[in-house]
Amino acid sequence: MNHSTDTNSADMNNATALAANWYNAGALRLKAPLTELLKYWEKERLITALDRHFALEMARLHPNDAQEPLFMLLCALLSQQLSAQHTCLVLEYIVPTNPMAEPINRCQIRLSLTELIDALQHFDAIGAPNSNKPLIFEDGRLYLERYHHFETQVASALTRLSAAALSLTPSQPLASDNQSLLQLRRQLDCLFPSAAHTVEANIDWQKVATATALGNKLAVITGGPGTGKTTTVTKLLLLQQLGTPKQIRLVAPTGKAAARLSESIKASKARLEQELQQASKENPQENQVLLTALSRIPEEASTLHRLLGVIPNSAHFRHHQGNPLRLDLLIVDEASMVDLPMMYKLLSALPEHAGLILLGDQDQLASVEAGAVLADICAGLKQASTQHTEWKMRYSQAQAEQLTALTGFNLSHFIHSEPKIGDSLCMLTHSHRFKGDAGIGLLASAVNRADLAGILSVWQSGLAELTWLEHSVDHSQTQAKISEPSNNTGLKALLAQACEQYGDYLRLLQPTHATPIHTSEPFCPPSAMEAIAKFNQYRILCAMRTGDYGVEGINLAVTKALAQAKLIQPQQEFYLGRPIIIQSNDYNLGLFNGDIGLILQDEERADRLMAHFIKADGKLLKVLPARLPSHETCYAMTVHKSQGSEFNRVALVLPPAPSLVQWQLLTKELIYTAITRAKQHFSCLGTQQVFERASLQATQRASGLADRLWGDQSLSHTAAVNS
Ligand SMILES: Nc1ncnc2c1ncn2[C@@H]1O[C@H](COP(=O)(O)OP(=O)(O)OP(=O)(O)O)[C@@H](O)[C@H]1O
Repeated sequence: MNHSTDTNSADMNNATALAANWYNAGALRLKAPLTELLKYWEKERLITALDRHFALEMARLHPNDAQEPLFMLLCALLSQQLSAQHTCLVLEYIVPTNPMAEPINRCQIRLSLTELIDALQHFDAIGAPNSNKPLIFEDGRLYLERYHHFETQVASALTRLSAAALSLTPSQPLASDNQSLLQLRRQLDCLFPSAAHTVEANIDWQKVATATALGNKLAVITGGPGTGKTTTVTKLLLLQQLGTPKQIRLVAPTGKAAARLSESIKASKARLEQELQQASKENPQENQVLLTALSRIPEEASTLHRLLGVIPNSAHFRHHQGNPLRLDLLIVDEASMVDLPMMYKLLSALPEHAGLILLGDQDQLASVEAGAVLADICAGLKQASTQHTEWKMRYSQAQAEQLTALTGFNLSHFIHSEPKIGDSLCMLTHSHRFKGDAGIGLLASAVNRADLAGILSVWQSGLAELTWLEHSVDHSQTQAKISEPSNNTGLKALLAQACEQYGDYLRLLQPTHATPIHTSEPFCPPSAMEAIAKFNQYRILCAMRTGDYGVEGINLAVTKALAQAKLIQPQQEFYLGRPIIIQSNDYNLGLFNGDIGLILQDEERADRLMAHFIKADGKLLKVLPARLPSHETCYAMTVHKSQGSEFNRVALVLPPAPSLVQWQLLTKELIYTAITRAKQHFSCLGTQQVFERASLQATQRASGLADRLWGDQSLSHTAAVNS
């Protein structure tokens, strides 16, 4: 932001020289003509070039509207909101605050909200829903027509699915057949013996979630890491596979997440098989039936893109409303990563009779693209009255009764007059992975609750699972400031940790390190699978991309430190052991944005190095380095790119002095997502102030989806961020 300040000031001085006083441009008061201001805002990075060009293009296409600078301002702001992953522009948030959030006010809207809404009616390009106008205004929100269409269609598809019963057999909805209901109750009791440690407040929510998915076409099962989403889904798929086998597909938004889903399902099936075999002695016949159904659960997961059928160089998929998917039940894991346009495409391609189960963690970072679909679906369960975020299920009377009949739990406390989509939701809150007093779980939960005292107390407890690395402060100046990277002892500690952790992986690849000096055994390099598994033990995650403490700076620093420790020889671009992350899609090679690979010796030809990747189906893919699509080194990656992955040890890097723009990225969801990627150890390089402030800043994405799904009950996710 700073590098262009001088030019900007000069430009702005020119602009203000032209108009030292405020312009009165109808609904606006401006310090310079709006076209000048748009250029200035672009240079100041308050809007992008795309935002400015969108405003200019809209003005060109709608010359009548262009007479009023307010129209162009609204277009630029709408485009800015879309670039920031909001699905619309909430007018309430631009009146009367300065919409550009710049330090010095150069543009004022001179209308009240009511007057602004009234002014909108006079623009040719803006219309009501179904008006066939490029911009749609509804309920205080301005949309691009396309996004309004996505949102309304997603809302009506989810509402329709939620209200529909899933037939166990084509002709019999669940509740209509007492005998099948009783049989299901027995089977559920058998799968969920309700040991004391699995239930919260005397309700085993995993069992309730399973019953929900058995009765409804839509089930949304959410919960943090280790709360038993996969365990639950395996049990419910088992029940679905009793009788006539169903066509079940497992998908996730990224290849990495799909591979992990596949692994989790395999592990969960193995655990359940063992449990059922042990229990077989008591009820051999029934358990044999369950074991047979268990074996019919598919293990292979694919990406959403693969499921829908990518058409190279096209935004369209092979499967859509006119050519629906061939399946009976679709399981989508990591649903928080699914953006609004993708959810629209997925729902459009779902066949009429099929069921949909969304799994995910509503507290994680929202999708990289527009919308926060999973958070919007869950929004109505948020309890507004409590200081920290708490959730409470909301069921219709009929749903509560059906779930009680199936599970035996009394759910009357959760009956709500208008639960809408609530009948399809189930939240799992008890983590079986993190012990109650373990550091990672405690820290994740305190951050999630935005509980500052809790966060501080967890860090101060000196728990073995957590390590705090503080950016050091340089006191030699008149004013103390964060040390330069070369003198930052916190950064040095992080680099030492990286050398130790990545050293375990890199030493495996080198004969000098791997083979004891006195042995005559030839060096046998690890298999690519072993090397990848070792590399995946540890990862550095950065909040930012750029700067000394962003992905770029940290990758450079780690590369230098590893070279100094003689663990790598980075003189060549593709050196042995270099980890890379793909930055664009290459459909021919089967490599996609976010795929991570390692440069390793080719097992078939020891004289050459190849990039090795594990694909979603668990198979190895080898690519000649020269053929790789755009990529970068990946000792450090962004928290965003780490979604759907887990590592034994994670180190998070926060910038010591974030700029205004960087603060917008530093949210509670980002910190929570980073912490919950760690299974055994989490460290953080940061300052207490940045960690705490980020933990208090919840992501808010402007969207009308929560309101459409929940009506007036929706209390969140309708706010635009202009902080
Ligand atoms: N009801 C339960 N009682 C005891 N252990 C459980 C229970 N449910 C799950 N677990 C255990 O907790 C661990 C995590 O379960 P699972 O993988 O199903 O969680 P998850 O929510 O899918 O996790 P993630 O989000 O990380 O994929 C597993 O080891 C599983 O055996």
